[in-house]
Amino acid sequence: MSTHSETGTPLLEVRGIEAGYGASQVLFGVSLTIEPHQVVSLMGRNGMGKSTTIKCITGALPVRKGQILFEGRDITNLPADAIARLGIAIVPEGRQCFPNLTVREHLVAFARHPSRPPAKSPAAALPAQAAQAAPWDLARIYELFPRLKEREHHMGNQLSGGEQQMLAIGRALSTNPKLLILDEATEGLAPVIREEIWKCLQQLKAEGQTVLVVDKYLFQISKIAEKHAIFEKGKIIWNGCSIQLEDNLWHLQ
Ligand SMILES: Nc1ncnc2c1ncn2[C@@H]1O[C@H](COP(=O)(O)OP(=O)(O)OP(=O)(O)O)[C@@H](O)[C@H]1O
Repeated sequence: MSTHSETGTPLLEVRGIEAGYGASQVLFGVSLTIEPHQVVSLMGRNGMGKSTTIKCITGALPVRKGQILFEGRDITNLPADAIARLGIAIVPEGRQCFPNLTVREHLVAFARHPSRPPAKSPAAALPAQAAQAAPWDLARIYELFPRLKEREHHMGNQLSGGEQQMLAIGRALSTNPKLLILDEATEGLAPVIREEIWKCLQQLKAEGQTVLVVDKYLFQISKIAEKHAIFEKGKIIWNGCSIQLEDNLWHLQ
């Protein structure tokens, strides 16, 4: 059977979406394409529409106009649980770990086997490691974040902010998503923990995981993501690759 990377279908296509809250319109025709195995970042100041776009993709907020396709299939306004089952997992802003579940319970309660083996792309398109990436099970998640193994029996509310973020990422990975979305990946974390999260993103990228990430640290994220979209007032005003972004960073500070 051919995979999407072989057929050239983008993993995610957001086509001119509009959305808002009550009477206030927030998105004004946002379009975005993510190819399989790409790491893409959304950038822009607070309140510009990044989280709102993510909410539309994950089914948490209705799309008023436009379309969202996942693996070529129209998922616009499907219920959030149906979208999650198709293979989109989110690490939400604020982590949202459950105070009364242990670390281990978080990582097994939502676990799902991959719906099909990891996509095999032409060798040149992927790092060598990626083709053999094993499914995310408890052992692999503990290998990625040894600290979660140490805290295995701690409750969600006994964890530091950094541990909660690791847990939120681990929980999302336990569903073996085709697309992993991180909203505010390193917000409010200590510098050493931020580094750990970026290292984790590098590893996921090396394994061929497709990622959409929001992070304020432009310089670091330009080293991880290969494609970037900058939001302003509910629109994408610029998009390009990391080299183009670095050339333009002084505009964005
Ligand atoms: N639940 C809500 N109800 C009403 N307005 C909202 C809601 N959530 C966000 N907004 C408004 O929508 C606009 C876009 O917010 P959004 O959260 O998408 O921005 P953002 O680019 O992700 O920035 P941030 O880093 O602040 O989350 C802002 O004006 C915000 O105040």
